[in-house]
Amino acid sequence: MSIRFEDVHLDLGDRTVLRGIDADLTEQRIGIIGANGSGKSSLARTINALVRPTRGRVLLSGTDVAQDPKGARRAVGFLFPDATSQIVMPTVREDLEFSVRGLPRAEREARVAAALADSGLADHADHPCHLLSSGQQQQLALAAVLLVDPQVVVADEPTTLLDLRNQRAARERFAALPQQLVLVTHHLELLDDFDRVLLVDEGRIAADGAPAEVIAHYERMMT
Ligand SMILES: Nc1ncnc2c1ncn2[C@@H]1O[C@H](COP(=O)(O)OP(=O)(O)OP(=O)(O)O)[C@@H](O)[C@H]1O
Repeated sequence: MSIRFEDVHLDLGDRTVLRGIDADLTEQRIGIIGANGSGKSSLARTINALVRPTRGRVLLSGTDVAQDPKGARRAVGFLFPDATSQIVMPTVREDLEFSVRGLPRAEREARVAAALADSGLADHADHPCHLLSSGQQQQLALAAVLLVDPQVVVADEPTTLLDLRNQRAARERFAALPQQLVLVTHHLELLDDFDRVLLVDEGRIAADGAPAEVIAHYERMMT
């Protein structure tokens, strides 16, 4: 799908966070990088109307997310840096069931069973979510997001809390996603084989292109 930013500005309180973002993202694998506080998360959050631009528009395949925020939330699965912030039910199974609560029982159960198997959490189905490791919690959050069949997954620093082994596992899971993926990250090695990387600096796009070239620009900027 096309994720199009048209002159997106964002003021939060007395801070100007985004200062005129223009981009049309159609690639399958898109990275967003930049310094702390540069506006990456805020930009990512405009994609599913979690944050509304003060000026400008965000269009998903031509539809303004402000006109159809519910549609945007269906189309865009969002992963937060801390998976616990999006786990809402006491056990793994219940949390997955919550994602598909509107569906008929048989379909709900079939989907949850498939999600448990795909995410490797079948052995933990009836365990309390808070006892899962950070890596497992992240798997659960991703599984819950995927249960609603989003067209795009936007992941905001999903590997920040993970150890090296879980970072690698997460990288493989993200690589295997059939969905379009927008990944905000400080783990630049995750972006090696991405199609496109945006560098955000003080609310503007400072570089936009192939990973190697944009990462080199970022490294020069940070020295
Ligand atoms: N609700 C808010 N009210 C006021 N300012 C905010 C709010 N949310 C974010 N900000 C500010 O907006 C700026 C951009 O924040 P954002 O989280 O988008 O940056 P980021 O590039 O994702 O940073 P990081 O790499 O540290 O996660 C920061 O200066 C932050 O303090």
